[in-house]
Amino acid sequence: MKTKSKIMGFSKFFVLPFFASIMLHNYIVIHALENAEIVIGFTEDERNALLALKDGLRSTFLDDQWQSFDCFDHWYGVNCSDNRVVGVTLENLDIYGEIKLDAFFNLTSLSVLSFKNNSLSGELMDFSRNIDLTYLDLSNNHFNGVISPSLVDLVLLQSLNLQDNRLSGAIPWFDQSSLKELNLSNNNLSGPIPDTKKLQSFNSSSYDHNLFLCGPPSSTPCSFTSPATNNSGKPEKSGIVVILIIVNILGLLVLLFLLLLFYKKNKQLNQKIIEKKEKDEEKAVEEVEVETSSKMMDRHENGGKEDEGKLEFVDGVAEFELGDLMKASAESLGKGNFGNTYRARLEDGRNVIVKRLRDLKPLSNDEFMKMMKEIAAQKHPNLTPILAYYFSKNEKLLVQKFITNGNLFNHIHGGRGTTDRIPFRWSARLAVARGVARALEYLHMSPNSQSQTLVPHGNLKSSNVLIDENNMVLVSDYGFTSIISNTIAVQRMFAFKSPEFLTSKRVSKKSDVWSYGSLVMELLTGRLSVQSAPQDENAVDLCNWVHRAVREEWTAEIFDLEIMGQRSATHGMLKLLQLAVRCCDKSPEKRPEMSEVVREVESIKIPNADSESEEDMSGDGDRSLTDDSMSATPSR
Ligand SMILES: Nc1ncnc2c1ncn2[C@@H]1O[C@H](COP(=O)(O)OP(=O)(O)OP(=O)(O)O)[C@@H](O)[C@H]1O
Repeated sequence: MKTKSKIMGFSKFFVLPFFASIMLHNYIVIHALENAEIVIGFTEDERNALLALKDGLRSTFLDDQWQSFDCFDHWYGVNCSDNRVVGVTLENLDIYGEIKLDAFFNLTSLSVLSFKNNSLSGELMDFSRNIDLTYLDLSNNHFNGVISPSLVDLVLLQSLNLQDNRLSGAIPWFDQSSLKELNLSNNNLSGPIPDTKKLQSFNSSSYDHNLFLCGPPSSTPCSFTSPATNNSGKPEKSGIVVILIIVNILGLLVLLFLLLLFYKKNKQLNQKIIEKKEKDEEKAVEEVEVETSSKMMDRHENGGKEDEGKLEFVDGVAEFELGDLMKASAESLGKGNFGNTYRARLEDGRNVIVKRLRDLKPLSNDEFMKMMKEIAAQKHPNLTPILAYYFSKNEKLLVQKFITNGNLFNHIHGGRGTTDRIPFRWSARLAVARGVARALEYLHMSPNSQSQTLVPHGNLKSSNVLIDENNMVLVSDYGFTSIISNTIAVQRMFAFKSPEFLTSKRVSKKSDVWSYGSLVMELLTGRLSVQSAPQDENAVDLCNWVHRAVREEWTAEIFDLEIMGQRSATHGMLKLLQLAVRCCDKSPEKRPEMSEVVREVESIKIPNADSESEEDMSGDGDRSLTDDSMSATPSR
């Protein structure tokens, strides 16, 4: 009896709403297409629009499928009715690329549009001409920018799913009564949730995991009273009405006051524009100004309630409060595999990195704190310092030192083929190979590593190697194998792509050695690696590639042209290549230990800066390497 009532309770709260939401979802899609008595063909404008859409998407699948003149003859995912396109459903296809803002202008009968679970990027499209749209699902892609204000005017829209993207800015004033399903969670949206009947009618899960979103129905209260800039302009309209009334009542005196206020705001706006320009130049992704919830700060400062955590500082000295972080202006640096990463600028001008951790193992507060303490206790000049961490029911944060000079991925690949490219010389690459080797050696040898919970690093890749203002090389995201859920680790961490994991389902320190070999190959070849750019179609499994390259004697094609011209470095490059080949060995036992790697990489002489700048950096490359010189056998 007891068990039965438990099950009843469970189904009441979880199973029934789950099925109800699936049924609602299906109902909306079926209803949207119910009049679609399918016939062959579509207008020429629509066909051209679909072909233009296909051109922007990098998908060989669509290239094959979308060719003929008839809508139903191989146009995968396209539904037509009465010679008009009424539905485009391209889900789970791993499609990349951007969709133009006006891509759907000519599809004016479109009712259902879904691109869910792909890798599309760029800004959301303009749907102002798609007045029949009832179902829109762009979830789980990489869309950025604001939510298109054109969606507010779609009075037939019933279902809107934009979750799991990188959308920023305020939520537009949706209030159409047709809307039955809404999910905006897991984005970078900010500001108060607009006070419309419709938006307030959804529960907080529609808005979850938007760090800077506040106000009901979310659980984060807003402290600021002035409405955030929005896309529909509604607050501005009511603001104008209010201002007009005040002007009428108070006359010239108030007008002068408003002018003064306007002058001040304008000045602030100009300041913001200048700041934004500077940020764009630094290739910042976006910036969101936020203010804190004073209530949250108060609660935190007063010791907090039960479910509110405490910011734990690694060195025991609280350098700032959680409230300071919440108050800071935050710039999103990207959506990593384990959560979003922000650069937060504290009021005193200091920058710190805040990682919102997701997909963790089901750890209790104590377990998380213990794990993080162990991870953070690993200190080495080549490891990015962890400053603090935080655990609450709904939020797990990792605060790291901000490393100013970017990541290795950008140093190797950034600005290629443009005048902005800053050459990444051999000496700098060798310094990276040394720094990373030392960091891994430390992680593998430190007393903490004996517990076996913290090793391997598991996710060594070029975006996790940072370079500071003194050109010091710092490895970050160490220890994640101990806190990230196993299923997610297997899917997303690079060590789990190693040959041994594929055969024996186990990773070890030697899997890090294999990752190191691949990273060194990225340094030497300048090629995109699946390690760091897994979804890029030009990315290569460099460990496999190097074995083929050496076997098939592609002697002249291995090294990055940018360093080929540095003739005095040829010997060092070959030594490093031989080391990388050994690290990439399919059999873990044949790979060297990291301490051996450190010894070998340190024996390679770093050229001095003067001789390096004298050498030919023109990029012609020295193609005089002989086949013998490329032998993978170590030359010691
Ligand atoms: N401490 C830091 N200082 C400066 N930049 C950082 C720091 N930590 C991360 N970054 C940068 O922020 C961006 C996002 O990092 P994040 O770790 O979330 O994702 P990732 O490295 O791309 O992937 P993954 O989640 O698999 O590690 C990357 O460009 C990374 O180089």
